[in-house]
Amino acid sequence: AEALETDVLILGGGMSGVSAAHTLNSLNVTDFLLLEARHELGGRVQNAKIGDISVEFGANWIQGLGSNPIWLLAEKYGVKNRYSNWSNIAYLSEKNGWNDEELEEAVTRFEEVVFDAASKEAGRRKELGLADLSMKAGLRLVGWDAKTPAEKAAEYFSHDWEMAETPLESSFIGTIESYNESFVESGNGDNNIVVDPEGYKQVVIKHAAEIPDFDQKVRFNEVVINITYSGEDVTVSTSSGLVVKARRAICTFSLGVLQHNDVSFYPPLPEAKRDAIMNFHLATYTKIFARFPRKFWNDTEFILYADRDDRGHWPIWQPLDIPGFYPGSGVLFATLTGDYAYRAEAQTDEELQENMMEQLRFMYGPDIPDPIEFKFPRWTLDPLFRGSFTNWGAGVTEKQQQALAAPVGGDTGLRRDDTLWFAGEHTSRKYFGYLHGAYWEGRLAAHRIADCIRSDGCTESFATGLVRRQAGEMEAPSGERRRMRKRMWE
Ligand SMILES: Cc1cc2nc3c(=O)[nH]c(=O)nc-3n(C[C@H](O)[C@H](O)[C@H](O)COP(=O)(O)OP(=O)(O)OC[C@H]3O[C@@H](n4cnc5c(N)ncnc54)[C@H](O)[C@@H]3O)c2cc1C
Repeated sequence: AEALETDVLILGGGMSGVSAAHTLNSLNVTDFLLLEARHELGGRVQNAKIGDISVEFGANWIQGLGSNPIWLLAEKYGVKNRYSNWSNIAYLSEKNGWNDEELEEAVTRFEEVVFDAASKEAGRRKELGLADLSMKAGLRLVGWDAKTPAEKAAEYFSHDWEMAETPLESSFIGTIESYNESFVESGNGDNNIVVDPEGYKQVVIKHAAEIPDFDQKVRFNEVVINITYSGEDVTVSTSSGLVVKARRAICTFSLGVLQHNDVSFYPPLPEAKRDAIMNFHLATYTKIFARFPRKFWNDTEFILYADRDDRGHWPIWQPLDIPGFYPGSGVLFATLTGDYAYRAEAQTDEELQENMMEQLRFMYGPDIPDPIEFKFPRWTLDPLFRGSFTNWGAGVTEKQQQALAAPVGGDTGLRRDDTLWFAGEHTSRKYFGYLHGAYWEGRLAAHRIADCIRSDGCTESFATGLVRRQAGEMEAPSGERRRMRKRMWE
């Protein structure tokens, strides 16, 4: 078996691992190694070919623009993206000749009235230290209790389609905060969607390429199976027999990987950390792509469908064969979440295609053609991910969030002797679920480790404090907080 030694071992080559590597290098910590199970970088940023266009199986949008670091990286590396118009929607249901004005009205009401009222209520509860609730309860408190098919579809579009779980499963404060922080605070509330032939993953790959000699600092196709840690060091072994010993390690594996015990930890992780891992939710958001010989759909960026009695049944479609995207491609995709996504993943491609065609023929008539190509990722069944992204579940506490992100190894309760660190979208206080969350968490862990390398007591440097604020780990200073509260909650 091959044995290696390094100062800092980075586990996982997604956005978080690469951002940690890039940051270590910029802080002159150059003795590091990154292990990745796949043959390339990117993690949950993955694309595939359908016909001759590239589609994104995982992350697709850049949220909020403005100060979102992913937006800055995409611009820097020339990763092609364009404005995504979330109000360019066709509203479909059986009612009214497939043009449901009631659905449009419900979407507008939810976005313009209900969400604002919910934001204020969540903010008030947070300020007063009142208990968190489920999003469902929070919505009820402000007078929204989805009853009609239109209201259910509107609620799905604004909530489930973003968090990948139902309002009943989601935290009230967590949802509102994540939305406001990710979309509003970092920019203007808009999103861009990546339409690059080389894929969104180029943001990660090109970021890594800026690190000198990176190809000598990465090992692909290495599946980590065990992580043994102490107050002195961390030893990691992989399924190929590789053993790496490091003074410190950063584990960026997804929450799902941690929940499924795909990697064994020795000693077992502390109880508070295990509780937190199990209590957070790894949601599933499944995109299903089909290429048709001709297009038969609406010329809008989104098609929202309100089913008569089944909330979540093929609710959202995105045509790519529209002007400004990929005209002539014949590509359309649907998104399913939660139980609908789990069911889809459990079906064969043929079964799911049949279900999809049944729905499309219901909406567009019996004469539409079958697809020439049909593809979708099974995120939950993939042992390297076990789902798509983290959702702050109802009943998850702030303390658990801290435990999820905390390093382990030491026995003094100070950072000084901790050896095993955690980063990834799931450890982000406010940007969980997003690429910018993964990015900031990687940077933050790298900064903290550099502080420990530099000073015996891991004294926090000015730069680390700054990253901590950018990463949303701590509240902004009170003046700024007041201004933010005014915008978001008052
Ligand atoms: C369907 C979908 C849609 C999304 N949409 C958006 C979006 O529009 N905008 C947005 O900002 N975010 C979106 N996200 C979330 C975003 O993709 C993630 O937040 C981000 O990519 C997570 O990065 P990470 O580094 O934390 O984790 P990962 O990308 O999961 O990186 C962890 C790495 O560890 C590797 N690994 C796992 N287990 C092992 C092992 N045992 N041994 C070795 N290596 C291992 C994995 O292969 C992976 O490369 C979406 C995600 C999905 C799945």
